[in-house]
Amino acid sequence: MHKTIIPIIDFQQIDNPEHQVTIARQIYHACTEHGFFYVSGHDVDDELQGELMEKSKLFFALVESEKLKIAMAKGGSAWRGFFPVNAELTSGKPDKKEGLYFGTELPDDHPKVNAGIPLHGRNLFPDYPPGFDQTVLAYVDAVTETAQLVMKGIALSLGLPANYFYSKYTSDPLILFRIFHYPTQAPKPAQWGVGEHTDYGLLTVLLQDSVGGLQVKSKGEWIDAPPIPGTFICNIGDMLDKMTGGLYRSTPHRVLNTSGQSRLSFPLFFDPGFDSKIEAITNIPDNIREQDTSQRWDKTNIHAFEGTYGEYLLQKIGKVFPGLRKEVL
Ligand SMILES: O=C(O)CCC(=O)C(=O)O
Ligand SMILES: [Fe+2]
Repeated sequence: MHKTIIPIIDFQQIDNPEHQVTIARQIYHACTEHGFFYVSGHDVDDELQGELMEKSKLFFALVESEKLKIAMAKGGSAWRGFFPVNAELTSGKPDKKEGLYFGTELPDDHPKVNAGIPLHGRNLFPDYPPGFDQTVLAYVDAVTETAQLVMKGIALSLGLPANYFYSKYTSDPLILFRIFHYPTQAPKPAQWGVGEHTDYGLLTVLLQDSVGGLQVKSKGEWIDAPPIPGTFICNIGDMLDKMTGGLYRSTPHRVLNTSGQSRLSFPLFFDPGFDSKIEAITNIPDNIREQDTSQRWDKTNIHAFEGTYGEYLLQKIGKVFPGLRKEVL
């Protein structure tokens, strides 16, 4: 097993009052120190994870023209489908990765789809490999449950009622699920798989294969966040940073794959509902930490932002896919 200073937190007993205080303390420590932690003791089936990895491998091994049959431009404002290597500019420069964008599956006659709300709609699933759609949807459901559980722990860690986030933001969460394939590359000159960034929402739950390459900027130092079998990596996003006045910082991270192998990763973004207005948590003193605008990768002040999560997200993703934004948003 790889060594890392990012803590592993066992969530098995999160609903057991005898263990809640200890787990909540571990979460508080991890979120104030690193903004990242590993989650063990979750209920997501190993076999389902294995199936997801196998099917993803088969999809990315297709020739590009096959993959482009479900190009993101065809997903319209639902923002779903395949994007090729160099198409996404996370930190202003093209990323050395290709990927698939999925989300909550909503039929065309769903009120939010009818109303034309961006990021809501049907998924674009490939024909090959068969059954990829069922696997993705089952995985999204299972990890969404895990994310609800982790958010419960985060609420307790802040001295809030367990259902705080659920009742205010996540009874109908915005779920974006992505599958990334980082191709092999020569070690020099290496290109970032994903440039430095923070995640936009509440909580990211990441599954990665055994290759590694994720790096996290903890207290100014870049450290590795290697895969640990049986766990997910969780990190907090900009909205939780904003709600907590910077007590729980959304931590910069990036990916460099110089392993000589190709890498797969599976981030699920568990975010407030699109129309949620993000409010400060009242039991946390204001300005608990200094503002970090000048040090932030995007030079923005998330604490000054006012509006809904949807508004925040749209301006962010518009920047990372500039061409597509003009075409479909
Ligand atoms: O691929 C990874 O390990 C991380 C991806 C990531 O940071 C993101 O999609 O926000
Ligand atoms: Fe990220």
